[in-house]
Amino acid sequence: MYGFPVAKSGQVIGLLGGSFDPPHEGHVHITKAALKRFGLDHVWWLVSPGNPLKKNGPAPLNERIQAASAMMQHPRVRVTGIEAQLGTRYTAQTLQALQRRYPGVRFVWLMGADNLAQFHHWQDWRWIIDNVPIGVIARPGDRIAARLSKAARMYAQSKVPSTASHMIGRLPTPAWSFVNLPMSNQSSTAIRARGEWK
Ligand SMILES: Nc1ncnc2c1ncn2[C@@H]1O[C@H](COP(=O)(O)OP(=O)(O)OP(=O)(O)O)[C@@H](O)[C@H]1O
Ligand SMILES: O=C(O)c1ccc[n+]([C@@H]2O[C@H](COP(=O)([O-])O)[C@@H](O)[C@H]2O)c1
Repeated sequence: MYGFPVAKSGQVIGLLGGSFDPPHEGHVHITKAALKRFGLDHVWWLVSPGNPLKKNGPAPLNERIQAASAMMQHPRVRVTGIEAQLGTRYTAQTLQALQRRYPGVRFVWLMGADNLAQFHHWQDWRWIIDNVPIGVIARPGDRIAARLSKAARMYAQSKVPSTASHMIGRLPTPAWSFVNLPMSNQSSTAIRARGEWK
């Protein structure tokens, strides 16, 4: 349905993985901010076949990709179903596969503060932070939990100040940065609870 995006050696590509069940303006807002604040050439949305930590399955992948493509229209952003194409489910596997497939491309993993708070539960999370720069974006209600999280504490020495966040893709790993933006309180859970999605 969707081919693999093209990327040139030396480019810095941000990856925003998510269920996008449904996609919302918060995703658009953080993507545009990430392009600027993390010095990215492009962002790829990785619409996930299903979050390994969530019990309930999301809406069908093609419906989420369609909704995401309609919502995220920007010349430097691509909506993809790469994880389904690669057959990967865990982020560490996806990143390893992408690094093999795109030698010379620098990937930056993007996530909201809620995911930094949970990050130490992810499969091979230390491999991820040791090998891929991470850009974290503030989210209402999650900034403190993120700052106090196991990953933030263990990797405190590798934190790049937000004034240098635009360099993150070019720094040696481990490197992660937390940026504060005007925050969006949009969430897929709230949209589903209002009955505005499948
Ligand atoms: N309003 C927001 N502010 C900052 N980050 C966000 C926001 N909404 C989503 N994100 C981030 O975008 C990524 C994908 O999010 P996801 O598709 O899970 O949406 P969600 O709104 O968090 O969904 P759910 O409510 O079902 O958990 C995650 O890293 C998440 O932290
Ligand atoms: O790899 C893992 O163990 C892992 C655990 C939880 C979440 N993730 C990824 O984090 C991204 C955000 O997930 P979600 O469900 O909050 O949209 C998405 O790309 C998931 O695949 C990955």
